[in-house]
Amino acid sequence: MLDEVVTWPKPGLVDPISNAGHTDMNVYTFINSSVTMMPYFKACWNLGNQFQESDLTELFRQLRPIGVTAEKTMFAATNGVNTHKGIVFILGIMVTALGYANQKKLNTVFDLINIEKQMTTGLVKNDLEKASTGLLTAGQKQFQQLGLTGIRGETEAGFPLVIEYGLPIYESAQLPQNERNLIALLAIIAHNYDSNLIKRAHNSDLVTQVQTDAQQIVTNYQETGRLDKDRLEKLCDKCATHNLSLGGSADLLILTIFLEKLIK
Ligand SMILES: CC(C)(COP(=O)(O)OP(=O)(O)OC[C@H]1O[C@@H](n2cnc3c(N)ncnc32)[C@H](O[C@H]2O[C@H](COP(=O)(O)OP(=O)(O)OP(=O)(O)O)[C@@H](O)[C@H]2O)[C@@H]1O)[C@@H](O)C(=O)NCCC(=O)NCCS
Ligand SMILES: Nc1ncnc2[nH]cnc12
Repeated sequence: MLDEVVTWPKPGLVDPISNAGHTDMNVYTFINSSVTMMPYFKACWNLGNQFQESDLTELFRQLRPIGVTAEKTMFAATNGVNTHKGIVFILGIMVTALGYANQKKLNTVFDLINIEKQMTTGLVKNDLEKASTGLLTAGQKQFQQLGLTGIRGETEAGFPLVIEYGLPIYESAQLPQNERNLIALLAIIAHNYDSNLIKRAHNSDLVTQVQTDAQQIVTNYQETGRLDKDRLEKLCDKCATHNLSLGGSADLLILTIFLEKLIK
């Protein structure tokens, strides 16, 4: 989480130099939020490591109240600002899966994703199809209006954006660490229907533009081995001009970094 927030310059995301149009958070908000999470991750790992039943959806059911408490702790650390709601969810699941994998002596990314998929089977159906009216979140509204499944769909499908785009380019990139993080982030942005982006863009043209701009930088990197900083600055400017946020993609970069640290 700290690796992600210090990466610079990120489009639509807080870094140490710029708040990228976010008026309620800066790099310190993210540091405060990140450092509250260790007890939560320990609890997740213990839950997975001690779980004895065979139905892994039950493991996810037991995790959820622990995640709700961690979300409250995050909001208390940031004076009510949403820094890491997505990653509390994603890493909570993955660290629980890691505890379970440890117990079963399983140790590949494939195993971990397999466990995580079993834990979250039915998530879209249970969480999104059942959400009715009333006060809906951005993810719930986008499911009802556009059929997008957001963070829940990505999780239930085994994080294809990370496995197919983020992690391969991150693992192979021969770049300094900061640029390596950036190229993985851009590879994710190029394909992600990030509910934060969609919420703030208000029109699908802008969403497509951001994805296309990110893909052009990735393609250029694949052809030249270099990260085109001018194009990246232009994408950062575009996101700032339109007040766009790419919080979901940031979370998937965090998962990419997490998985790579496990492989190493
Ligand atoms: C399943 C939950 C995550 C709840 O989801 P919910 O329905 O409450 O919210 P969503 O709108 O669906 O989005 C949740 C966050 O997920 C991240 N995200 C979005 N799209 C994707 C995607 N395609 N892939 C992966 N991740 C995605 C994103 O989180 C990040 O962005 C946040 C910062 O964004 P920002 O724009 O600055 O701030 P906002 O708060 O949106 O406000 P404005 O400034 O625009 O006004 C930050 O959180 C990042 O982490 C989405 O925000 C889960 O929370 C849940 O199930 N909750 C219930 C309780 C529970 O069970 N908890 C945990 C159990 S382990
Ligand atoms: N650096 C960042 N800026 C804004 N939202 C985020 N969510 C996760 N990381 C973020």
